[in-house]
Amino acid sequence: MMVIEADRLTKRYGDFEALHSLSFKIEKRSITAIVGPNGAGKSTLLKIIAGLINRTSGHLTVLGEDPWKSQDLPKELSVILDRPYLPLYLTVEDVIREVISEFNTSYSDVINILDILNLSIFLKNKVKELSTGTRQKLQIAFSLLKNPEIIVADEPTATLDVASRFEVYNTLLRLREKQGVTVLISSHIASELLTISTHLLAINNGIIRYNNEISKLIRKDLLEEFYIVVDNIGKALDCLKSFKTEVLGNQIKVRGDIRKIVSILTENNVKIFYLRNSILDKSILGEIGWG
Ligand SMILES: Nc1ncnc2c1ncn2[C@@H]1O[C@H](COP(=O)(O)OP(=O)(O)OP(=O)(O)O)[C@@H](O)[C@H]1O
Repeated sequence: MMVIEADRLTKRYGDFEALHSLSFKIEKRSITAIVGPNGAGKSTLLKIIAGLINRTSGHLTVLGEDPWKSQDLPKELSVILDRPYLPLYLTVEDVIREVISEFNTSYSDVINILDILNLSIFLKNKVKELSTGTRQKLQIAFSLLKNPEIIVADEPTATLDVASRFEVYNTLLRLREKQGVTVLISSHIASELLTISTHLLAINNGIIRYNNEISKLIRKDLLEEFYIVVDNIGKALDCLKSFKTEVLGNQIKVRGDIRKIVSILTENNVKIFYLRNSILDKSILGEIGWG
């Protein structure tokens, strides 16, 4: 079943055409990575899907409705933007009280989601005392409370460290598995996003360069080879004994399920400064005309 259908979707800002006649479909329960360099049109596309701005021409339906005109769609769709918008001088607990009345949810539901994202420890803190990453996770937690059918996330992990980024990815995966949520998530870093995505929609200069299942584009073994930089190489190698590892300068090359690898290192208090699969980024993005 398709939840989003776009046909010759075009967006112009004045004389500048940011999206050129895009046609695509998004399947229910898919996680679509929307990747492309800065200025490719990712935010424009996601804002149109979320009903925040209107298209110039073409057709678009989201859950069968026109997102620009629909009154009901905002209930089914959660939007996560790259920067959190939260009241700075309230405590997290106060924000939760507001959220409960807004979303008609219960305190325990909120706490459940905060627990998943390791946010419960901040209940008594004012928002202004939290790091940007923590604020962003809080915004994500709140946006999940209305049990959305679709999550539209525009670079939601841009301000987060590696461990927090993976907490967000794992939460999105869980929501998809348990509640059948459909996710569209953009990033200009492709490799880690591809490890949780079912589909890739790559755009450059407002044109779709690739739109298909990840499995049709990338060999599975390529998704299992990552380079990481950590604060303590010895401890990291110790924790990752059951994985194939190789030390290359200040990087560790590791093979395996990257989500497991990140969670083992995080549990053992190894800080990950950098994580990338540059081969994947280069070869895939080269193929789609970027990089
Ligand atoms: N409100 C606007 N008015 C005029 N031009 C705009 C506006 N918003 C975006 N653009 C232009 O449209 C193009 C696509 O921008 P968009 O923000 O959608 O790209 P993006 O892929 O999300 O990039 P980034 O990763 O930098 O956010 C860019 O050339 C941008 O300058």
